[in-house]
Amino acid sequence: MSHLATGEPLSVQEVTVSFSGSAVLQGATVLVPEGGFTGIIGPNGSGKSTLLRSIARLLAPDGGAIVIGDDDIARLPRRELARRLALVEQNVTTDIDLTALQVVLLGRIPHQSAWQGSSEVDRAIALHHLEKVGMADKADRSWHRLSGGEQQRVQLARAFAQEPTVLALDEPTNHLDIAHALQLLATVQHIGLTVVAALHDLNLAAMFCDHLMVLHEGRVMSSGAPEEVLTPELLRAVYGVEASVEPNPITGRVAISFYPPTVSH
Ligand SMILES: Nc1ncnc2c1ncn2[C@@H]1O[C@H](COP(=O)(O)OP(=O)(O)OP(=O)(O)O)[C@@H](O)[C@H]1O
Repeated sequence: MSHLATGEPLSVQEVTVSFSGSAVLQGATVLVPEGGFTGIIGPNGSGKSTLLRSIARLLAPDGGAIVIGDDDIARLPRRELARRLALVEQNVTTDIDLTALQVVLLGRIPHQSAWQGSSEVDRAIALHHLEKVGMADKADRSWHRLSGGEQQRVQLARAFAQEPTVLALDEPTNHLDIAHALQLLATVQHIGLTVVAALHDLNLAAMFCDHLMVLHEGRVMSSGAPEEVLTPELLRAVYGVEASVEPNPITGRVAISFYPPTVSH
């Protein structure tokens, strides 16, 4: 059976991205150490998906560099990049009618030669990862007939099957119930890969990430350990919300309680 590869450090250096002349990311810098789990947080439209898409080279930044290990990804052959980095995007759609297992097998393509197709080993690896996300019993179910949360878990299995060193996840828990969300984040926390994930749930980010990066209007507002970053002042400045932040006595991680906004009638 396959082993997941170990992580490689990921370095995002002064990355700038513009669309139609307006800057969406301005000099974003972050270092995710080998095996680290960094959460990217920030309001809607702050640039989280743009950063992840740049890391996966789906977008070419106007400036800056993204380095995996010692290699600038701009210079890596696409196939090699796909063996080192897997991205799980939000709301993946496909027109082709594939089963859950066939979707996971897509993750094996960077490891296959053009004429080879999927081998028995690829199938075993794909089934192993479907099992890991609790979806083995739906291996033969059509992708289109899976629920949003089931599709999200199959996409994660596809990314695991790719056996990357860096895993980039865009809102990996947005369709998941709380049990599956906790399970997914605990799995990626302990997997040994370098993980960078955009997360909206700040309490989940605080519980699982060892490092957070806060984006606000395309700039990095703050970065560091969750207890350094998630202060009432930052939450007010970035999200415009009132909250108190206390360490949870059981997890030792910071936990945020939000207060309802004042609504004028
Ligand atoms: N292809 C594009 N063309 C033009 N503008 C874009 C494009 N992609 C993103 N944007 C804009 O860039 C900004 C950042 O978008 P991005 O999707 O990175 O934000 P986000 O932080 O992931 O948001 P959300 O939390 O809502 O998912 C937004 O204002 C968005 O409208």
